[in-house]
Amino acid sequence: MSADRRDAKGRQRGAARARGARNQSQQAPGQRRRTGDPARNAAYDVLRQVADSDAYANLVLPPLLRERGIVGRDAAFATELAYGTLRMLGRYDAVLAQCVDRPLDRVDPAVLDVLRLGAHQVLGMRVATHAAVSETVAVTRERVGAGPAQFVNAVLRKVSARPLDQWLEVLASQAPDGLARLAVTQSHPAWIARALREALVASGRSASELGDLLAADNEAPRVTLVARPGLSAVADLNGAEPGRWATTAAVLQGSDPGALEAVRDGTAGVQDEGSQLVTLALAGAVVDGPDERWLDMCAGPGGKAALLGAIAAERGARVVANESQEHRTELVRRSMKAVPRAAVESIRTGDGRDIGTDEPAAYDRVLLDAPCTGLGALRRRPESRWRRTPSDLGTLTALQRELLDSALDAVRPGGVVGYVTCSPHIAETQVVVDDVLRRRADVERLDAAEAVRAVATTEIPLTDRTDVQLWPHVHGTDAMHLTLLRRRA
Ligand SMILES: C[S@@+](CC[C@H](N)C(=O)[O-])C[C@H]1O[C@@H](n2cnc3c(N)ncnc32)[C@H](O)[C@@H]1O
Repeated sequence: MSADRRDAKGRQRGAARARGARNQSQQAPGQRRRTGDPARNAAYDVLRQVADSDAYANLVLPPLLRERGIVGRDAAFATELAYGTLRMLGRYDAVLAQCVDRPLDRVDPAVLDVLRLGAHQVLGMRVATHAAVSETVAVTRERVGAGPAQFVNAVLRKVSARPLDQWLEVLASQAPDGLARLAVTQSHPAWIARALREALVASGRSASELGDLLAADNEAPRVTLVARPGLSAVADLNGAEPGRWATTAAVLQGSDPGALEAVRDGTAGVQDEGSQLVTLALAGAVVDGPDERWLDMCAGPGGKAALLGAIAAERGARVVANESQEHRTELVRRSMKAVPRAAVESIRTGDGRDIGTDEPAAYDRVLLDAPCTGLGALRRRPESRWRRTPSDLGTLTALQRELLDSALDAVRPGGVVGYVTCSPHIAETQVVVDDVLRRRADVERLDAAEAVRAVATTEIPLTDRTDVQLWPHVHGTDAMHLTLLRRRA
């Protein structure tokens, strides 16, 4: 979260003065702008679209900033305001509930969103209180109407009466138990906090790490790049530093990967380092016999398919990239555009569940990066923790089982399947794998931890299990899971 002190327009104070900007908060109230500033209006519009249209903030905000010509520090301010507010919504709602004289579900949703934006400026961004309040009131007037402006002003004054640490003490003192305390103060739904605690323990770690994990989910991740082997090199990615674990990974210092030619031409891409590690580990696992034909069963949008394709090109293998949704197959095509043609057998649309029957024992390596709840990538998708429900698990885990069975049928005896999720929820990881293996005598587990260690550039902390669970608070990656399985020869 930004630690800069910012002025009313969200610019760093010194920088604003240097540009000669007028400080709105120094004007007499009657002269104050009655309209919101562009950055705050943009953040407000994102929150409304997320609430009303089930939009994804990280898909809505960038084009909105472009259309409105919001750039530089104002764009950074709008981004932190929108994403930070969405991530910390649970915490802010708990604070607001103490400051509003009725249940929050009886507050107009548009007004509640402005209050959340105000709370994030005051408690999460260290914007000066008078600026945060008056500018948020201006957004209210412009976007919601003059009526609620006074209400917003009064509530935000109450919010700003205590600093964040005092509010957290209040919230913690009201929580019924330790789990609820961490959930509310670290802004996670209780069911997700519980599932993450269970996953930590099941993966061989301690439940006491939960606070660190939830805090890591609340940090905006830095942009990680992949230098696709044989196509580009980490050293050529100007302005990026080598990653922590994967030979292919680089961490961008700025925030605009599109400024790099290698990213534009597809020889490099944006990809979490955990995604790179599990892909490299699958590519490095030992197969018995030929190693020529690889399948990425659920490839969209194509990050792992492009990495696999680049490795396949170096080894004389070729990849089939399959995806069930046509528009996502198109994303795979774009992502793989720099992969040499000889290494790409096809990029196609189809149901992965059919491949095991339609093409039995046809592949030497299969990546099944299964559709999942994404609970391992909460830091990347600001609103997703509030949108997911436990009922999503039933449908997804049934699909994951069917896809894993199909992947195991599609790989030839002696070949290897990598089962990957960007969720650590054990219902999607260990339980799926255990269930499928219980029914099949033709599959053995490989040591995925060993495979990850073999591709890591430095000693990587993993627990004493054969499957691998990465964690944001330990590895700085998304919470990716990898199980490696071999079809018995
Ligand atoms: C976790 S994402 C894969 C991410 C991808 N491997 C990457 O690195 O860019 C899962 C993908 O599976 C696709 N999918 C869902 N059901 C599928 C099915 N039955 N067959 C094939 N793909 C499916 C989704 O559309 C989604 O694009």
